[in-house]
Amino acid sequence: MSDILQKILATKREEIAAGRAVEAIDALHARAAAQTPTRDFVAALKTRVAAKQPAVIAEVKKASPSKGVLRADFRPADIARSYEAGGAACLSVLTDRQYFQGGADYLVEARAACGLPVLRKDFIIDPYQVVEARAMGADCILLIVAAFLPPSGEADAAQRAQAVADMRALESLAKGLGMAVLVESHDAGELDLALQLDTPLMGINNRSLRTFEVSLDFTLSQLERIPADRVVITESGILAPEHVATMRARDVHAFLVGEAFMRAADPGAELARLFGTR
Ligand SMILES: O=P(O)(O)OC[C@@H](O)[C@@H](O)c1c[nH]c2ccccc12
Repeated sequence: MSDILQKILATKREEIAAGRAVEAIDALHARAAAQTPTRDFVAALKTRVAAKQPAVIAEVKKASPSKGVLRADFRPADIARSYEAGGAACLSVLTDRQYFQGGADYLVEARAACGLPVLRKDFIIDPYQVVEARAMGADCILLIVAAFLPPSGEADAAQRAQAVADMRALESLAKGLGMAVLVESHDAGELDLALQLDTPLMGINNRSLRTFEVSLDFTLSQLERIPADRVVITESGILAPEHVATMRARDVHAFLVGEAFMRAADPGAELARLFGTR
């Protein structure tokens, strides 16, 4: 089976090199410093989770490698306004072009159209992308643990320590720029590394980035290993009210949802229907 994550990461390395050739990181830093202040992504989730209310990160995603085009009529500003009206806590905007048909301009448009904190959803492996995220206006970045491990996913102690060191460096850069960090794991081995970051935001992806298999059990099986001071965010494959109910019964109140909303005529109305937020 061809590994989509490795293919995407190869593209990212090309994009980073091309980006550096066009704009040096110092210039990017200057643009980041001139941006409007960040919106508090962590607080937006935590206040809802503490009250046991649904904290939904609503995703702005035109297409994906596993599902193809999800939404042909794709207007990020309209979608952002709809999500805010539907009770979303935060937005997630895909900025990857090649595999998700996203873009930086979509993040800019979506954020300008609402008051919600925004996650730059991309495959971040390099400081350049972190600074670039803030220069776009992002309030949070995603770090995918699997992107820092060898392609096989099997890592020895030194490789695991290196992955943590690399993620911590990007985390502290993001924090220095005022951004939050969402760290994504998919299994127990990855979660162990995610827990070595400072961020409270522990995303568990129900979709394997290697096989595309989706199962809510990926989240459920990790819950007892996550300390109470972290916020568990269940990601992917939340499509129906019973999926939401399963999670909430286990005290998981934070969700990252894309497809279910993108396929609906009115994404925010679908959010309110699934989560009872309106
Ligand atoms: O569309 P879904 O199944 O609701 O999933 C949303 C989100 O979890 C998914 O887009 C995602 C989770 N982690 C990622 C990493 C990269 C790209 C995409 C993702």
